[in-house]
Amino acid sequence: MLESKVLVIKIGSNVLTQSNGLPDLDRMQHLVNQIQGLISAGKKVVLVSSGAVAFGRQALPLPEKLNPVFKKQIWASTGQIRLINQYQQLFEILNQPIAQILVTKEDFRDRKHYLNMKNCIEVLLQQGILPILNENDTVTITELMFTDNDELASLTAAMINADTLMLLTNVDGIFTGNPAEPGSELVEKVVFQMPEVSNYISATKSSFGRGGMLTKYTMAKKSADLGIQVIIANGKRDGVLDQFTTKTLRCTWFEPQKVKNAPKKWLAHGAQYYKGEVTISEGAKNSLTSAVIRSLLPVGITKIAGEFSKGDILLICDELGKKIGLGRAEYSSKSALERLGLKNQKALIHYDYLYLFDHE
Ligand SMILES: Nc1ncnc2c1ncn2[C@@H]1O[C@H](COP(=O)(O)OP(=O)(O)O)[C@@H](O)[C@H]1O
Ligand SMILES: N[C@@H](CCC(=O)OP(=O)(O)O)C(=O)O
Repeated sequence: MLESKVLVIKIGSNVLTQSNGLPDLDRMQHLVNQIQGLISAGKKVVLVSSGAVAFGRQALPLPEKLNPVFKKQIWASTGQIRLINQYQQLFEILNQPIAQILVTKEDFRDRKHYLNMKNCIEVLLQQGILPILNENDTVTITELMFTDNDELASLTAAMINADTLMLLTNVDGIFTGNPAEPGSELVEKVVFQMPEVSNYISATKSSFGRGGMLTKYTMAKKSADLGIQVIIANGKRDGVLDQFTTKTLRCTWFEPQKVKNAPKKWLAHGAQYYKGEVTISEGAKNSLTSAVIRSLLPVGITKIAGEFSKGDILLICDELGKKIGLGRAEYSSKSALERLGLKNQKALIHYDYLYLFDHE
């Protein structure tokens, strides 16, 4: 494990709930004390906490036959108040101010929202305030949803340039089989190019979780590829964060790769967030993928689809439809269409804002 200065800690619903579904306030207090310990030691911490639906469900029984989407909206909107109030009470005793930030996937797609959110979190951290994030569950239904808060935590870690992402769940990490079965062993370290790990993971989820271990793995892998060390650990374990500090924690650790620059980190997560699609010629493709760093010029673009504005994410494809990478638009789709195929025009995507997928 590496030293950490800026951490995103994600706490799963099941960590904050007992097996009977009631909020586990002792566990919450224990984690709050340890988070405070990290902050006192000079670390910057952003907390991503699930639990709104679990806290709401317990406090407010609803008719069995009520539409599940409505149920989720009611439990999330009522439970979030309970969840954040509980954090407020626990942190207040320690003199630690907190802030609540509720976000949607849309906020990561739109460059302006993204920067507003990033600036807000940074200024909160500068002022010694702990940001507590959760998904704004009342407005995010079906395709607007994050897969789960592991995705939100991973996006947040990339956004704020965190060096560490810690995903706290109800098992010690990724096991070689069902963690409940004897014979399953903990995978202590995941290094680059270790595809077999995903094969161990079954679709089982904890009773109150949403995404399961597979999203945790996918998000952890993505973050590690961006240069962030990732730890999947057991939030139910006493002293979990203290053991992280003393490097004695039993967990799955993802080795970070070489650090990428901030705009590229934003783009690397953009696969689902692009607003337009550009098709490029074979020549442009060879130029972009060569060892020399190049921007994407209109002369190499053969087709533009979708409506986008300056700052939006674009998907780049070759003429066979193969996805090559992502980039940030320097101007709108209207201007881009006017310059399509023309020489001596300003680049549509500057190389600082170009992220190419790894192709074998
Ligand atoms: N190979 C595996 N190793 C560890 N956990 C696994 C594995 N396969 C499935 N799981 C399940 O994933 C669960 C954690 O995911 P999830 O329920 O989404 O947690 P959270 O609510 O913390 O996000 C574990 O409780 C475990 O049952
Ligand atoms: N936003 C939801 C959490 C959804 C979610 O991702 O849960 P989990 O898989 O337990 O991290 C809530 O607060 O209930």
